[in-house]
Amino acid sequence: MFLRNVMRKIASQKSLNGLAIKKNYFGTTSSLLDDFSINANEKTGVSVITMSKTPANSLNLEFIQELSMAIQKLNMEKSCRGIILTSSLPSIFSAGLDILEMYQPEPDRLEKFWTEFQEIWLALYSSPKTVMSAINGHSPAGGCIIALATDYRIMKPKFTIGLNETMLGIVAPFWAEDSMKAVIGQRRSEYSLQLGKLYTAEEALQINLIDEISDNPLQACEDEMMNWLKLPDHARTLTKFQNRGHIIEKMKKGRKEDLEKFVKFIPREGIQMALGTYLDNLKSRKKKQLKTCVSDVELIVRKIKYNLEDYTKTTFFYLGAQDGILAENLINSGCKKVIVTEHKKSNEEHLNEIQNRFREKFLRFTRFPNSRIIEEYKLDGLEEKNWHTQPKVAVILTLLTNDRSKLSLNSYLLRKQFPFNFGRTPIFLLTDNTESKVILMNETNLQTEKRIPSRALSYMFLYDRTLLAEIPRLKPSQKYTKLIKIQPKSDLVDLLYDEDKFKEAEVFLKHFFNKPYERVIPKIEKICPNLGSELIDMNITMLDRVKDLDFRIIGEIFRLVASNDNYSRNIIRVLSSRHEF
Ligand SMILES: CCCCCCCCCCC/C=C/C(=O)SCCNC(=O)CCNC(=O)[C@H](O)C(C)(C)COP(=O)(O)OP(=O)(O)OC[C@H]1O[C@@H](n2cnc3c(N)ncnc32)[C@H](O)[C@@H]1OP(=O)(O)O
Repeated sequence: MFLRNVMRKIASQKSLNGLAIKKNYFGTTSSLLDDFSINANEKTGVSVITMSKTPANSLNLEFIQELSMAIQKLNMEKSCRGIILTSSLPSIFSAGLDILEMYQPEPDRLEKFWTEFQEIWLALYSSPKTVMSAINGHSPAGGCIIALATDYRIMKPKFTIGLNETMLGIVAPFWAEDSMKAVIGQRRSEYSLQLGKLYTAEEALQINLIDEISDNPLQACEDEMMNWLKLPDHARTLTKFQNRGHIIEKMKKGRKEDLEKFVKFIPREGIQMALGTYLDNLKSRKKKQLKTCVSDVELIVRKIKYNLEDYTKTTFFYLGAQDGILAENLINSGCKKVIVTEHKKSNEEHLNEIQNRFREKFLRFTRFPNSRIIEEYKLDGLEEKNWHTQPKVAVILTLLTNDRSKLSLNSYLLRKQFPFNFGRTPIFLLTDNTESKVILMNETNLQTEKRIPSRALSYMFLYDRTLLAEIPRLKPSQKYTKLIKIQPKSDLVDLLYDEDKFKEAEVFLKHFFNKPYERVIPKIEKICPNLGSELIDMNITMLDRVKDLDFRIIGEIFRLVASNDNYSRNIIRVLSSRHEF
């Protein structure tokens, strides 16, 4: 019966084929959120899905939805014979489910979240294609569930994998458990699950949780895939379903009940406490690592003070050569590009040293424009055109103070304080204001709102599409209008101050996405002539005034004007396809 359904499904997929997949299936495509890309090889029929959601490829609702849709499409694509899942992050395949989806959840979203997770698992586990995971980093819990749903697993040495749910006080779903049993056997599975075991790749190989170890799992998967593809697809697929059919059927039957359990179980007080503690531990590990940054940030304050003008004009972080450690920290924290500034020749030696140190990490390494560019580096796996679209670049809040002793950096607390989803984005506070005693976070106590004087000045550089997208969610309140004051810097902000222009823009923006791109550009330029060269420094205090105006649109317009290129066109295409625009 099950096999008959499968055959019927394959047949119907074939007929859907032309509709479901874009004509230009081959080549590289990116997800709407830029959280993963798919590279489809016409010759081999193999599609590589590379997850790139910084900082940890943790699976939140949107990420799962998009990924799931992509997999379902590939499942239906006739010319696709194999799928390889991998990650572009240096040390994480996937950190599993995004814990924040389960911690203090909204009921509706929680339900959707789990439904989508079930869906992606089904899409992978019952995929008619040969599916492999190139596990090039840690792969706990949900990451392991995803890997277990594939047909073959190759992992990089030293990293860890396993179903460690019990460590978080939660329970792996029965279908994940079933897939684990099918791979490593009942006894080993029971033991691993109860103890929430995370195995190193070497240990995982011994218990067959993975199939191979390789320093280059992607290449190894591509090689292994060729062996699998030598066999006729229909025979291999039917054999796969013969093996997995009972698990898939059981999952489908129990799916509703599983969802009901999940939405009841997760909000329980005890579970929430356990998740909260786990999250805190996760974050406090990071807090320790960040400590070195604090002194480094202090180091550059002076420089910034003299260089503020240039500083505000860049979307990237300018450092002196002597700030190599900070640069390193920035990079390690997910900053995608660091421009190293250098004025003194005497530091040449030091600069060379840093350059050597970064040689492996960078392809682009630029000196401040006042000096010559010594060499160009680019971060591994990151193309220049993608820099500004990468979800996590550094966020820099500049609070002016002379009182350096009060300067402190605590990105974790800051993130808690601000309702932005900064993820792993490092946030730097640079102070230069005599009033600053009251301004800055003391690391243990962030009751800052009461103590921050309203005249505290901060520059907030929003050069991150993700952040821009978060702004509408920021509920304007006294709290934030007092906390952040941003000097109007760009024509765009001037525009927001100007009642008439503002109205014009508003009307225009409302119709924006119905108009062809070419007709839109001159119009924007008319409204905001020099927008292209400016940073989008927005005055958050204006939020309540502009509540009807979607800041995402402004952000995207800014980008559009700033870089009149294919990327911008793409943004417009993506935005236009969304209902809210
Ligand atoms: C009858 C009962 C029925 C009940 C039904 C209940 C069913 C529930 C079943 C759920 C099944 C699946 C669950 C999960 O997947 S839960 C998630 C489990 N994941 C983990 O435990 C991994 C946690 N992360 C780590 O251990 C490390 O991050 C990792 C080893 C992966 C990498 O370490 P590294 O040092 O390289 O990176 P950081 O720790 O600094 O992490 C970078 C930032 O990313 C944040 N992070 C990491 N993992 C997650 C995550 N899973 N969710 C959200 N955020 C995550 C981390 O905090 C860092 O953030 P900051 O930079 O802001 O500090």
